[in-house]
Amino acid sequence: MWSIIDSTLREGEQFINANFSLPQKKEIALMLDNFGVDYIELSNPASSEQSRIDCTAIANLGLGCKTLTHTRCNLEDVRLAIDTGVDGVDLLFGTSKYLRDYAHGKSIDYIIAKAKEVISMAKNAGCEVRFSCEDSFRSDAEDLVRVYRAVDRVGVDRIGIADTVGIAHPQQVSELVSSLRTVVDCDIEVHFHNDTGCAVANAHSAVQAGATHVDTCVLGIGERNGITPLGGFISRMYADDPEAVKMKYNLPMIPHMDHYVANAVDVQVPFNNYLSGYSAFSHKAGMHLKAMLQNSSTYEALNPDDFGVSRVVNVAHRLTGWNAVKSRAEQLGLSLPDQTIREATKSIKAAADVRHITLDEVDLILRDFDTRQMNKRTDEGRLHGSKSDLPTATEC
Ligand SMILES: CC(=O)SCCNC(=O)CCNC(=O)[C@H](O)C(C)(C)COP(=O)(O)OP(=O)(O)OC[C@H]1O[C@@H](n2cnc3c(N)ncnc32)[C@H](O)[C@@H]1OP(=O)(O)O
Ligand SMILES: O=C(O)CCC(=O)C(=O)O
Ligand SMILES: [Zn+2]
Repeated sequence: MWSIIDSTLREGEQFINANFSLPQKKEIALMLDNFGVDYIELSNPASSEQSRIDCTAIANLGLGCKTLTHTRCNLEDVRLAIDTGVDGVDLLFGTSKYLRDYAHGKSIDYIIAKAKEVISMAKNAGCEVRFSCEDSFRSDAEDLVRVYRAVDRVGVDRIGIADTVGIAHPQQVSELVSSLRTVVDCDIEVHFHNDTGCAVANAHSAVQAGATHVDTCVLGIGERNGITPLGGFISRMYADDPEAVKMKYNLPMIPHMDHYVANAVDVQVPFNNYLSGYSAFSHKAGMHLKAMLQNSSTYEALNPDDFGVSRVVNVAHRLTGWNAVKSRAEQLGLSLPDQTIREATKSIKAAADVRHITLDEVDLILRDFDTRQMNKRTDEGRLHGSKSDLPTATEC
């Protein structure tokens, strides 16, 4: 099964609002560990003194998962990384023309030679090592093969394929991952930015094509509009195989982490967020509600119970239907004939056509119909000479 490398404490720290304190980093690391991620990636300790202190503290927390730090491909960064006590280093070098021209000015030959030197040093120090070609999807395919083949031969544990600017689509991902699968023997990690909305689909496509490790962030935070969100990726993989995903991961942690991180970086959880958004498990249309009442899977690919969240059913609007209204009446303990429920539904729709109505108003309409129903029965009883034992509206 694929593994998750959560990068909330590295890529996520590159999100515009992120400025995690050490206690927040520890809390996030503990939550991710409790959820069951395989790896946590931490910011480069070369970034600042506090980054080094934080990296050391998280690496020594005694987590069940492995810790990694993300460094440039040079000996100085890697030495500093090793000293923090992390389990591994994630090295990268930009291979696209943009990055070769504007980020570091190095040739592919230089990149290969440097990568071999740095990987050998880190492996000799007992580190797990990954090497990525940054901006893979704008890099020359032949260059990618040359670099990845060279690092695989020198004993890297994983290669990384990075869609740094979020330009790739699932078919390109599938083609690149499958072709690199035939080039290297080591594991393949993937990293997708979400600029064009493909980050979850690309991660899924990569796994189907043979990728073994997927980078995620809680809520998808990261540079610009971020990367593959942990909740979105898990939802996608759960839809394929719920039992396997439930077995490996503590799913109710996801909404919990989404809210914690949203608060830490001072944003709202988006209304349509996977699993934890305000409307993620809400149901409204009458046709949906009728079917949902019999089997919730009719309109739900994901079972909210598995993620520790509640389904919300809304009957107070003009798109409601008599089956949903009947269900609400039953919740209120009212036993109304179907014809009466249909009439009440019309009243609800008429009211909703002129203003926003609440569930309390739906309940009032239903109780009113119920009262009228009782009065009608009482009147019929009187007409036939036997008094109903039900109270009339005026007696109440
Ligand atoms: C796509 C991504 O998200 S990549 C990861 C991005 N992460 C970060 O940048 C971590 C935070 N960064 C930092 O704190 C700083 O940029 C540091 C500490 C890494 C470097 O800071 P500085 O030494 O001041 O350099 P600066 O950031 O201006 O420029 C980057 C330097 O790294 C070099 N560089 C860029 N990519 C690489 C690489 N993959 N491997 C080795 N060196 C690289 C550049 O050539 C440049 O070197 P220069 O000093 O000769 O100009
Ligand atoms: O190291 C990697 O694989 C990814 C680096 C990164 O954040 C990116 O390229 O967007
Ligand atoms: Zn990134």
